Amino acid sequence: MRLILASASPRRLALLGQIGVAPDAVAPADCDETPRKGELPSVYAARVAADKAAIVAARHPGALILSGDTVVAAGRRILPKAETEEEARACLTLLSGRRHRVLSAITLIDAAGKARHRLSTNIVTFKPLERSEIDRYMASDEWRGKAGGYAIQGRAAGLIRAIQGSHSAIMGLPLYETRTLLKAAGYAID
Ligand SMILES: Cc1cn([C@H]2C[C@H](O)[C@@H](COP(=O)(O)OP(=O)(O)OP(=O)(O)O)O2)c(=O)[nH]c1=O
Repeated sequence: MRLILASASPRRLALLGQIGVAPDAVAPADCDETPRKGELPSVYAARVAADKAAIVAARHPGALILSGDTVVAAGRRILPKAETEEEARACLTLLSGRRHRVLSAITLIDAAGKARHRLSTNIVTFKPLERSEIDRYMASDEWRGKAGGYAIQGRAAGLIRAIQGSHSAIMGLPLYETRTLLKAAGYAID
C-alpha cells in the first residue's frame, strides 16, 4: 500500500521513521492555516490536519495519506508559529512559569477515501524564565517557525520542568495514535 506523508516537516518524517515507517512519498499540502474567529485550539488543529490530508488525497487517489498539525494553546488562545523575535519573546513570556497545552492532530485517509482522525492533548510546564534565559534562547534561533516559539527537541528541553502526555506529539507527530491509525487502515506495520 502506498503511503504519502502530507507534510513539509522533516521532523514528521523522522518521527515516522522512529516507528519503522518510511512513506513512499512526501507531498506538502499548502492550506490556509488562519484560525477562524473564536475557533478553539483543538477544533483548529483537527481542521487543519484534515484539510492537509484532503488536499493531498485529491491529487493521489488510492494512496494512504497521513497529515498532522501541532498547535500550542494557552487557554483558548492559539499561539502563533513565531516568525519574528518579538513574537517568540511574547510567546515565551506568556508560557514562562506556567502550564500550557500542545495539541497534535493527525488525519489518515485510507485507500477507499475514508478519513480517520485522532487528537493528542499534552501539557507542557516551563520553569519561570529569567530574562537572560529568554535572551539566550532567542540567540539559538531554534524558535523560528515553531508553534509557540519553542521546540522541545532542542535547547528548550532544559527549560521545561515537566510534560504530561506524549513527547512525539509535542514534537509534531503523535506516534502511538499514528501507529493505531495505520494499523486500522490495513497498513503493514509490526
Ligand atoms: C511545541 C513544538 C512545536 N514544534 C513546531 C513544529 C512545527 O514547526 C510547528 C507546528 O506546525 P505544523 O503546521 O503542525 O507543521 P509544519 O508547518 O512544520 O509542517 P506541515 O504543515 O507541512 O506538516 O511547531 C516543534 O518542532 N517542537 C515543539 O516542541
